[in-house]
Amino acid sequence: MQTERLAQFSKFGKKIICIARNYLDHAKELGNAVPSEPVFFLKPTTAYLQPGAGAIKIPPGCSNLHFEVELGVVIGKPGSNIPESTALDFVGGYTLAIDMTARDLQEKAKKKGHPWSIAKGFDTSCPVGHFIAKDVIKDPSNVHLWLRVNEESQLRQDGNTSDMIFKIPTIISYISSFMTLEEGDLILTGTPSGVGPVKSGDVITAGLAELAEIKVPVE
Ligand SMILES: O=C(O)/C=C/C(=O)CC(=O)C(=O)O
Ligand SMILES: [Mg+2]
Repeated sequence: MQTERLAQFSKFGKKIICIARNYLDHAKELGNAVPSEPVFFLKPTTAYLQPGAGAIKIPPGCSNLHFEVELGVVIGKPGSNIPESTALDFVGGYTLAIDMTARDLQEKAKKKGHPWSIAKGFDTSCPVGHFIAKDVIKDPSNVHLWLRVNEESQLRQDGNTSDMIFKIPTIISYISSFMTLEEGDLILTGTPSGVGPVKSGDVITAGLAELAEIKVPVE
């Protein structure tokens, strides 16, 4: 895969696959059971908000919009039924992502047993950073993830991928046993604890250690 194609993963990728409840403290803060196997859902690629491409738009009917900072894994080559032992060979690189969530719409959907598509998949619900080449992150299972709102001195999210319940090889292997992974697909690997609301006029700054930082306003 050409580096320049990977660098534009969002133009070529067909799927954004998101892992849910992958950090113990986050599952607990939302009162969810700890999953015994990975739980995932999809966002459409129209959810992407590229770096510097504008603001997060609050979807209609939402009055509790949450941020969730996450490590994104960009798939570098197609595969299905990928064994855990070779799963990392399918990683093309990484990115920083925020899984914006209309928490009130999600709660409403959960109560009715409906899918989370609106709560998780609205336009601008997936702000991302630039592509990070695979060799820049030597150990993706030990990366600092952080998020700040406005100029607050206290970070709202301050986690590490070492706390993931299901690690990247398990996630790739599990997803690919159901759906073929394609070049440029993006997997969001779940969020650590500290998720919370933002309102119109706030600015979210999020980072992956010192490797990536994005600043996104909320419209
Ligand atoms: O189960 C819930 O109430 C909420 C789950 C999420 O929003 C899951 C995630 O997107 C995540 O854990 O990152
Ligand atoms: Mg999430």
